[in-house]
Amino acid sequence: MDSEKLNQQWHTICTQVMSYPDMDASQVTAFFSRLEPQAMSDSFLMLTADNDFIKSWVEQHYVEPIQRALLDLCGIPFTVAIAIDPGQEARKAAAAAGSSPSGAPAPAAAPMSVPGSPGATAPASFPAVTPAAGAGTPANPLAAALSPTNAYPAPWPGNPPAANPGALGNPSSSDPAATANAPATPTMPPWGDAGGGAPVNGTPAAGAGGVHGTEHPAAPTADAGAEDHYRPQPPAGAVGTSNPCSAYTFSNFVIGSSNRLAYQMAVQVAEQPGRSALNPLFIYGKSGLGKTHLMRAIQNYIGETYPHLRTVFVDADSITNEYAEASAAHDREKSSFKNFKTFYEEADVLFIDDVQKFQGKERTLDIVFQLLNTLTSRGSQVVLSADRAPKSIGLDERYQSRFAAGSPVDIQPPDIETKLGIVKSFTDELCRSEGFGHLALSNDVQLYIAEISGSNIRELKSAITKVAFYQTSMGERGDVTVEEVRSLLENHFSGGLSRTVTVEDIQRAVEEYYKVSHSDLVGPARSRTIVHPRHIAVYLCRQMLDMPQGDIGKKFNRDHSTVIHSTRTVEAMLEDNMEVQSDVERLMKIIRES
Ligand SMILES: Nc1ncnc2c1ncn2[C@@H]1O[C@H](COP(=O)(O)OP(=O)(O)OP(=O)(O)O)[C@@H](O)[C@H]1O
Repeated sequence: MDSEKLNQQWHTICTQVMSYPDMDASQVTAFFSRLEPQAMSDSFLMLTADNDFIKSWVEQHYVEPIQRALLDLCGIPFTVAIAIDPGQEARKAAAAAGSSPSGAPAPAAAPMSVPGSPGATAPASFPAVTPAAGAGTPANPLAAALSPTNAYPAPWPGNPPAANPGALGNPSSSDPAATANAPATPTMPPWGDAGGGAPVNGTPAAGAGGVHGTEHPAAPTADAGAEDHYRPQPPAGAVGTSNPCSAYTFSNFVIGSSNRLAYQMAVQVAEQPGRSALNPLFIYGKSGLGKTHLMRAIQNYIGETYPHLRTVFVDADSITNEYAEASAAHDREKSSFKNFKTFYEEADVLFIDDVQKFQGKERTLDIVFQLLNTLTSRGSQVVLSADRAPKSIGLDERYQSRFAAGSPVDIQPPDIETKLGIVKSFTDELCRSEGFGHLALSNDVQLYIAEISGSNIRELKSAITKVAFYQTSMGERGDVTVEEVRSLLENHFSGGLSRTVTVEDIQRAVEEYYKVSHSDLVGPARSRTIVHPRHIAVYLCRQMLDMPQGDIGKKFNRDHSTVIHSTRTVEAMLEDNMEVQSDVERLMKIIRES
């Protein structure tokens, strides 16, 4: 189910829950705004919560009404599972930073639109929960746990808690999960020594010597006297260096051939921020392959190992919005822009996620470009991520070369061993975090989940969660079988179950579609009528299968460079050729349904 449909379904469920007379609409609104739907299928709904407190509260008070709503709406009983998503707060904060007016504390962003209280004529967004009026402290622990200000773990420089009456303190104090998940000093094996697919527990030597950068960075100057000063909001997920906010660490990152180089470079940067040639470190790859995980792992490692260094984590949208706010206020209030610049320039390590979103934003690019120059020339580390290589982002050449200066590294879709490693390690993690005790998924089931999943590890993890909850709900009835997992996950992966598709299936479909013979498709012929279908077939293999490029090449009697060339050729055509777009869509449908 795509996320738009899922959000609509969740919206309907929320409406239904609020329609029950025993429900307090404002309470429901407050708590449900801290949930996000992750997956829904025939009898299963999976949600994630900001933190452990919200999870427990919702489990105790709202799972039953949600189940009642699902029964009323769908006519069948549902299992409702809630997990904790450590990245949720940061994403909400990013959205909040993007929409908050200048100078106002950013409210927690609503993850989706939900109905207002009963009687409201039109659906409203979930209102952010406001702290007790006029109070610097929450009225009760519940308010503290729900407070949107909890999204920001560290005080914003130049905007200390005392100057911010809404601040309710550090979320980690009310978030046992965050504390429990704080990374132990990560460990790693010797270079290249990580077995394919196995979780890694080794330690980078911390003795990196002195690190360039400010030992005790001064807070940027903020003119506390003027009330309408531009006060940039803390960037999404910005953390104080000694206050890691994420459970993403090197030790729970599973290494395989698809991500080993990226992992090794990330460790190198974490060990010696600003001191290696990897500056900026640019990590790219498709969605859900672990880019943010690696960036957060670097940040957490630095927070543990070099607590005097100040790290700043922000995504491209947030910094764009902050810059727009700062520059808009610039004429009126000169300190606005200065505060914005100073905040970033004083970072010892700056992380910018999703830099492809800078495309077309020339003014922001310009300021980011200056910022990168300032930071890297001073010896501060910069880490960037994107969903594609710098040269494919469509940027001016000087930006491209700035981004690519520290040898960009990609993460490829995981192979089967890596996926199996993730199934095993994430099952163990769930046992610990969800208190499942010993959760034994048979080897067949584990392998089956790894085989049918696509390349998106986020989807793989939610599939494991679903199976794990199903197995625990079975109680004495025995272990979940491969057959049960098959029907449980039938509609789970956005690309369908990938096990059924092979290179041969794709070749057959393309041959029939374009009326070319198999010997021509995989043979030496170079006429356009053969080369085009060949490019398309290779492209489809890259899109639909988790196979290394070299292996795909072999199936076409070619090497990996042909695979790269064919993929790029089709990607370029897809940008403006509607006929090719529709051919590719139809072929994917034919192949999936064959
Ligand atoms: N190698 C890995 N080992 C363990 N977990 C992983 C690995 N790669 C990704 N994940 C998990 O998959 C999920 C998605 O990862 P992440 O958010 O880092 O992806 P991303 O590449 O940044 O995606 P996007 O571009 O959509 O933001 C996270 O839960 C992350 O922990």
